[in-house]
Amino acid sequence: MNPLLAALRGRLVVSCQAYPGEPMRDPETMRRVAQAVAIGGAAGIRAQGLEDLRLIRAALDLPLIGLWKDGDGDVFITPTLEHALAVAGTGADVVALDGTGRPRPDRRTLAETVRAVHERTGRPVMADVSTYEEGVAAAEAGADVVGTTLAGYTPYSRVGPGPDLDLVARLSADLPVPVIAEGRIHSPEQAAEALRRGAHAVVVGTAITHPATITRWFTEAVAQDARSG
Ligand SMILES: CC(=O)N[C@H](C=O)[C@@H](O)[C@H](O)[C@H](O)COP(=O)(O)O
Repeated sequence: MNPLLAALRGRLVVSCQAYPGEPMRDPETMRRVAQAVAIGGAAGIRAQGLEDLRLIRAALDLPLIGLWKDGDGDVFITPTLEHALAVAGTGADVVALDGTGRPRPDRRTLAETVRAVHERTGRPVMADVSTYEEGVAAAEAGADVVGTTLAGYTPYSRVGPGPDLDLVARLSADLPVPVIAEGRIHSPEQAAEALRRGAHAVVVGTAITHPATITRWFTEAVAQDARSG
């Protein structure tokens, strides 16, 4: 296994992302968020966007999983080889990309994309998938690590309120590559459970780095309580 991926075994990676139009959608702000989660003990950072990645790379030595969300199609996480090469160019250690079987905007297959990233950058590839079958196919396509990132985010994958830990367990048991649990992990207990279910590492984003959503959890609970009281 790639030594950098090996170093993440049993550890927490924190995803530091803000969304278009939000007040925190600012590379300098995300750099500071990444520095803050490093103080809390994050073993790695996952981040989005070329400038965010450059600033975080310059500020922190932690393993950095990079992606570039772009376009308005179904495939939006590092959708093309050009996006993947640009992510690698920021100094990110791992290139995360859409690992589903859906057509990519540049018409390359996942296997072609992974091979080109390996040949041209030497960086490992994290394939973000939504189903068991996609995880198996992504490992066969050469992905170095598979993430459950897109479970519940494709029209054909399971949608539940919480993380798909059954998917994490099945992929972790069957794949020859490490599996990262990612997506809707909202509590320390769920993060620990994902590791117990076999995940190599766990990525948490929203519950740590997205104050608008965290605040909404609280405001809704308070409103609910006020209604029932
Ligand atoms: C589906 C999609 O676009 N996921 C993105 C992938 O990078 C991010 O928006 C998520 O925040 C990240 O996966 C972490 O997940 P959560 O925020 O649920 O802990």
